[in-house]
Amino acid sequence: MGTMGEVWTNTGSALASLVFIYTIFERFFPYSLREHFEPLAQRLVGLIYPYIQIKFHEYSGERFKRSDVYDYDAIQNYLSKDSSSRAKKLKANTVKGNKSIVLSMDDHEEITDEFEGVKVWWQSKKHQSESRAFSFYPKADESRFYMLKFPRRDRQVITERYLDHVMSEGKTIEVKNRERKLYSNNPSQNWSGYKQTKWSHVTFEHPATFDTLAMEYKKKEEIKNDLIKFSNSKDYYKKIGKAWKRGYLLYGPPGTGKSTMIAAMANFLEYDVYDLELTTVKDNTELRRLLIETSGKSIIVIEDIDCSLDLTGQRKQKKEEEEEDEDETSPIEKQMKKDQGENKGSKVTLSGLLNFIDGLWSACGGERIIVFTTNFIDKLDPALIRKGRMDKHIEMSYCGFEAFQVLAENYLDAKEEDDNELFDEIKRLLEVEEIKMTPADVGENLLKKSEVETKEICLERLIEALKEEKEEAKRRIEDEEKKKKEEEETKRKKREEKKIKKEENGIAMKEI
Ligand SMILES: Nc1ncnc2c1ncn2[C@@H]1O[C@H](COP(=O)(O)OP(=O)(O)OP(=O)(O)O)[C@@H](O)[C@H]1O
Ligand SMILES: [Mg+2]
Repeated sequence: MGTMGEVWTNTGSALASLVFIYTIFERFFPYSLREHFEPLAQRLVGLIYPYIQIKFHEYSGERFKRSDVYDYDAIQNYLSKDSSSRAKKLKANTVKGNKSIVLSMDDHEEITDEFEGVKVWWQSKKHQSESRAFSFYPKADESRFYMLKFPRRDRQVITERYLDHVMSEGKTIEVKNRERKLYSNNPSQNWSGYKQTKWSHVTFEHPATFDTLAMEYKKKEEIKNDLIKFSNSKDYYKKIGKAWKRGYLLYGPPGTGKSTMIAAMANFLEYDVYDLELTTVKDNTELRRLLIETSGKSIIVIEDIDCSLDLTGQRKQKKEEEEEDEDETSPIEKQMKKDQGENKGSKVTLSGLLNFIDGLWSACGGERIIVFTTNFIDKLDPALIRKGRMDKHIEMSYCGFEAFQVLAENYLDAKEEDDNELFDEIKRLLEVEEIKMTPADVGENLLKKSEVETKEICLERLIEALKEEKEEAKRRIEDEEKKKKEEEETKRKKREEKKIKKEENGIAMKEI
């Protein structure tokens, strides 16, 4: 068998002959007879040249608009997968949004691929325009394209399945290579005009992973499995008629790793993160418009959902409290409360938020995860967190011994077998004494403060801090009880005063 170069040359001359024959045919054959001969001619062509060629241009009709029906970049990524081992000449290029350099085959290089037993040939080509006119656009006269050649008899396999396979594989590679982004929503006054964007973004580079996350091993594995199952279940979700979305509610005290967990999830799944600040969203319509602009393979996050909105029925309660102890609040506290109220210009309502989530569940394609975080799960409306909206509730809690072990290994390379006594003491304090310390505080104590600090010093510091925390907790409980008693006492006094006043007023009225 000749080389591929020879095959292309032969193909070229065969094509030239065909064009010649076809021109003669068009000129001299009566029109009425042509339609009878055309199928025959097609078959003849098929016999002489049993291949089909398809071109995939880098740019579609419009100048500098990338072709996106069959995405050139996706083909490039697909072919880069193993072209580096097969093509002789490679070129390095950065594809828009990719974090690493992509090696692809150089111009006029050719590689073969096989799909369902069909062999196909890909060539990277460059078309140079004849025009020598001056152009403002660098290399505007140069257009690149990929040429796919395959046997005519396998047309169906290629057009119906192979091309889809190339696109989806290419896009998967693109997602893996791309730089991930952290989006935050812009206030709506910035939505109009030049450069109108609803979301601004920076590169997402948070280093948290499930390995660095301090949590019980079993719980962590469960979450990881849940995420893996979700991201692989496109067909399953389709089969059961559910949109490919999942909601997580992370709840727990401050500093227990809720935000860190979101970063770990995003890094684990390689998703983008949309951090939605609800207080700057004016109303429900704006909320929906923001949603429409999010892309697939993303995590939409609403942090501190209980503080973002009055979704909790707290307001009424708060007002009552305010009225009761109006005199006791300091001017600063009053001002803070007032400011908070003013900043809460958002008119997003609970039902708006529910629609946002449900709309999200049904309207948009592509996998999405929505995560709410809160410090107070009890304050949230049950409708907001029911299964189906927030499918998985994850409690982020105070540091247990297993979580401590993760931190000790990450921060100090300290393991139980090496530092047995110190670990035992910490275990006793956490499990027997049940001292509550957040992973954030444990981490802070374990952090080496200078080069000379050994891991033993850090572990001992943590033991001291835990003991102090125990004392502190005791004091807090005592103070709280004292405060409670005092409050009850003042309330009782107030009630008595009111009662006396009423009685006095009653007597006065009677006298009148
Ligand atoms: N479970 C954890 N594993 C590892 N690091 C943690 C964990 N929890 C807290 N940290 C550390 O403490 C810091 C604060 O944690 P994070 O911001 O995730 O807490 P949070 O639960 O989101 O708090 P808040 O409710 O105040 O938003 C992080 O920078 C992280 O380094
Ligand atoms: Mg947080």
